[in-house]
Amino acid sequence: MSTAPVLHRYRDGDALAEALAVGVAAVLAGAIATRGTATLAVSGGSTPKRFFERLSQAEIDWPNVNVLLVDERWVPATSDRSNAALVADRLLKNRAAAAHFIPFYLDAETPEDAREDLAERFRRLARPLDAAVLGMGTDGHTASFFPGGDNLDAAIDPQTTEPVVAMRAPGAGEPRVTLTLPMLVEARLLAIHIEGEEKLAVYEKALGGGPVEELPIRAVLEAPRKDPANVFWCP
Ligand SMILES: O=C(O)[C@H](O)[C@@H](O)[C@H](O)[C@H](O)COP(=O)(O)O
Repeated sequence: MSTAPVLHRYRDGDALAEALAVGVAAVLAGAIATRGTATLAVSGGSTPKRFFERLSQAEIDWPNVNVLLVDERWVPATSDRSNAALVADRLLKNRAAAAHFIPFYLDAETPEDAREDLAERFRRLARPLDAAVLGMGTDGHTASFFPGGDNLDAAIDPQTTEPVVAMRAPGAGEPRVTLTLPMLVEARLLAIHIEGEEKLAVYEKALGGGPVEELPIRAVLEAPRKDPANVFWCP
């Protein structure tokens, strides 16, 4: 099993977005050609906007693509903190408007109130995901695997059969829900999209080893995989 991630460096955000979108689109097209459908999990936050814009124009069979988030803040889609709103605005347009989006947020006070419904919704997904694109915070979180997260152990348990867990953490803002580690690291294409020198330094520190609780992205970087994860970086 090859596990060390491969780092791809790009001159700027546009070049990175182009390369990542071309790579993801090829994987989705391949999945549709061989299995009839494709499933893509993407991250929220500020980094993926250019990638989303570029991917939305890809000439693939979008009606056969399922799109979901790797994590969500527990806010309705009307909130400007909603990752679903970001995806609707930046990705599910142009050709990608025809994709099928599977949201996390349900009209419930807390993610715990929605636990059964969420588990059912995400258990129905075909596994493994065809592509998962992760981001990373400068605190070393990815998806909602936050340092100090109240459910971090459950979320990064390599043996968990739960597809989704709730998460609260000091650096997370509102409560969140996240796909669990196995869902992410078993993806056929696993990409990590980071921009800027500060995130590169955090990534390199994470790669150097140490407690997963300190930099939870280590759980992803250290997970055994047949094909290595791909890190897409630009200054
Ligand atoms: O909901 C979210 O915020 C994310 O999915 C999260 O895990 C994100 O990928 C990182 O926080 C990086 O965020 P930035 O791109 O904003 O730095």
